[in-house]
Amino acid sequence: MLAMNNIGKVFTTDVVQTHALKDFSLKVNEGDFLAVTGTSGSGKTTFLNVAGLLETFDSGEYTLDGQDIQGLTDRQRSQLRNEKIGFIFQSFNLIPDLNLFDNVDVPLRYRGFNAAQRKERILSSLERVGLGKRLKHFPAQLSGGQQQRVAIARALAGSPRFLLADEPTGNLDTEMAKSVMALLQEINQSGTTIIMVTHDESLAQQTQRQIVVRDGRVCDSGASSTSPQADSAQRV
Ligand SMILES: Nc1ncnc2c1ncn2[C@@H]1O[C@H](COP(=O)(O)OP(=O)(O)OP(=O)(O)O)[C@@H](O)[C@H]1O
Repeated sequence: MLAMNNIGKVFTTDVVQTHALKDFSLKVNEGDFLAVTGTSGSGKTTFLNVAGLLETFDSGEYTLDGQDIQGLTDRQRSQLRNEKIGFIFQSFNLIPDLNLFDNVDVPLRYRGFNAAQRKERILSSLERVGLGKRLKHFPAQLSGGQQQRVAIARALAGSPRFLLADEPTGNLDTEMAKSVMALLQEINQSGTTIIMVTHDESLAQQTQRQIVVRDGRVCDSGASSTSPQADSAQRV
């Protein structure tokens, strides 16, 4: 489970201090599929980066799978991130000079798996996203939707408990977005907790639960209206 209590995050530049998160409180249960919406600049990406241990926070408490995050060293945070969290981004963030096999291998190299274990994980995760026959292809030889599938395979290869997605369909046309969303639903149903930032209200409504962020706070939370699991979703 992920629990944030009154999290504050301030960015300070020469001219201005921005309170990106203010008393941000949220619980995400194991198996949730949570959509995060809100206007531009409301703090969605900052929340995702703090949740994913990419950013530190300035105040409040954050517990991830029972582990208090505040006291951790940078190294411990990185270890926890590598072990528990997978990321996908709007712009896929694949390495253009590496083929699909090697792209998926990148995060596994930080996890201490041996070569045989890595190979097995790479093959099964690319197979899972429907690209098991494209191991030697390079990202530029794939469509946008396929590239996002590779990014999902890369995120899943380390068997993370949490998948954090920042506008995963933002660069995709409607059909590709639908198929990536279907893949995320399937991944969630097989046990991975997903938190997805999106501007797309129709996608947000397909998840189990939706929160709206405004001015660095959760201003609305509850079940997504059209989700099949909506009745059983928990409120914050
Ligand atoms: N590294 C940074 N340095 C300074 N200010 C930042 C930094 N990152 C974010 N901010 C500020 O924090 C606030 C929240 O930004 P954030 O990126 O979390 O918003 P968002 O809801 O994800 O926006 P969008 O939907 O446009 O991506 C904004 O005012 C932004 O300018």
